[in-house]
Amino acid sequence: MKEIDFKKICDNLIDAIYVTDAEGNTIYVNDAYLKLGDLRREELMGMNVFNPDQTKQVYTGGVLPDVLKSGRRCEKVGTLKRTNTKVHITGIPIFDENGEIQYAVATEKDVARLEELKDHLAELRKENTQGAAELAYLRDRQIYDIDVVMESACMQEAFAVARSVAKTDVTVLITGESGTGKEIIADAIYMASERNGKPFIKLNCSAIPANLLESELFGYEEGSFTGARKGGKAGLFEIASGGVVLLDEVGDMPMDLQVKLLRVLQSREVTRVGGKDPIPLDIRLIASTNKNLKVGIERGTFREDLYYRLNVVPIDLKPLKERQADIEPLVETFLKKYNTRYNKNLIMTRLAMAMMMEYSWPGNIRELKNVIERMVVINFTGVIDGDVVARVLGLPAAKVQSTNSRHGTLKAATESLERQMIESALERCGSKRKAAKALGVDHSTLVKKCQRLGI
Ligand SMILES: Nc1ncnc2c1ncn2[C@@H]1O[C@H](COP(=O)(O)OP(=O)(O)OP(=O)(O)O)[C@@H](O)[C@H]1O
Repeated sequence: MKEIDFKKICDNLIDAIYVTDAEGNTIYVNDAYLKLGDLRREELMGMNVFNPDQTKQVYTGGVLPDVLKSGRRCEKVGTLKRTNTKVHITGIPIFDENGEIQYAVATEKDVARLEELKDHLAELRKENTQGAAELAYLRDRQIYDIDVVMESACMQEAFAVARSVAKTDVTVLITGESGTGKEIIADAIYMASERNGKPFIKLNCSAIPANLLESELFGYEEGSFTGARKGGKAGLFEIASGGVVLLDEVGDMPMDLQVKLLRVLQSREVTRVGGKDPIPLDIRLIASTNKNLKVGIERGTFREDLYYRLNVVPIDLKPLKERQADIEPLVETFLKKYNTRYNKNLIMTRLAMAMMMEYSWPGNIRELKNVIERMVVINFTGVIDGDVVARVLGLPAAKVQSTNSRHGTLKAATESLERQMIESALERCGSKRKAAKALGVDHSTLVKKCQRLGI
């Protein structure tokens, strides 16, 4: 077998190596050591590590005397004098077959390099945290995946428009009642756009006092008003550079600011409050509102010119009551979500689902989501039935009973009610005998009614 050239290997290592014999006489240093300390081999060969007069010119903080004395591994931080290089030193003894120390070996790493590695590690950790945050965000929203329900034709159309404009930079105006999913559409546009990964800043125009909104959006220069921060401050348009800004509740923007926003959109430049130099704007704007902006124009609370600037591609979301096809899948999606979150396994009766379908949902999907969460949290019977729904939705008992029975003949209404109550009791009780008892009828009566109603 070919002999291995260990000296060559050691001379090519990145870490520095320093070897002495049992008496502490230097017998080998590798090239990395010489390079790190700007030394020549001849200077070191034969130097004794116990002799401070010899070593102090070369290094401080050596570990090998301790290794040779104790016969144990030692670690220290020392300095190579000529280059003033801080090194992390690990020294170990190597024993002969009689258990006597034969060599002492020190390996040395440049501390600056270790610091670099530490910084690199910190960077990686930071990236990892950012990645985890992004993942959590994606998991939470699950755009286009399991969580976003779009059964109804109008929601499918809204998402199709969102997808088709995502790759462009055109301004989109999303309208719809509160809780209809405007933000979800804005998210979908951002996610599918080339700007995904760049800043996505959402500003609720109605949540910020009018006098602060301007400096929030456009930023300000130092000394431009009392209380202005030293050095000034970048506005959201600047911060979002390269990314997307969602102006939520744009219908609530004060008129004077609407003029300024219009100017910014026309010139594609923004000037900080109190500043002179315009800053080029590189953002994609999405605006959303639950107000009817046309009515705002008529009333003089919204500028018509700004409306046309924003309304390049309109996406109007219908209220949930007009999207019947979405209700059942939304209920199922949220039920699954909250069953998992609260470690439950609730089911919903058909009567309960029918009541959910008939309810008007003034708070739209947000209300439906909250209602399901509440029902899951407060329910310990394992079943969400009509009673639970009535209680949570605050429906009067009469309303529960009249579900689906406002039109048609009395006979049909009676049958419909009978069916709902029997189905609910069967689901709740698990057997016809128990259901009959719960409904206050004989078992045989219930059996006959089930046959007649085809249950
Ligand atoms: N199609 C959908 N599928 C699943 N969840 C949805 C859907 N649309 C909306 N939601 C959920 O409903 C809630 C309200 O949605 P969102 O915040 O997008 O409404 P919004 O119209 O922006 O409301 P607001 O006008 O009050 O800001 C959110 O929790 C959102 O995740």
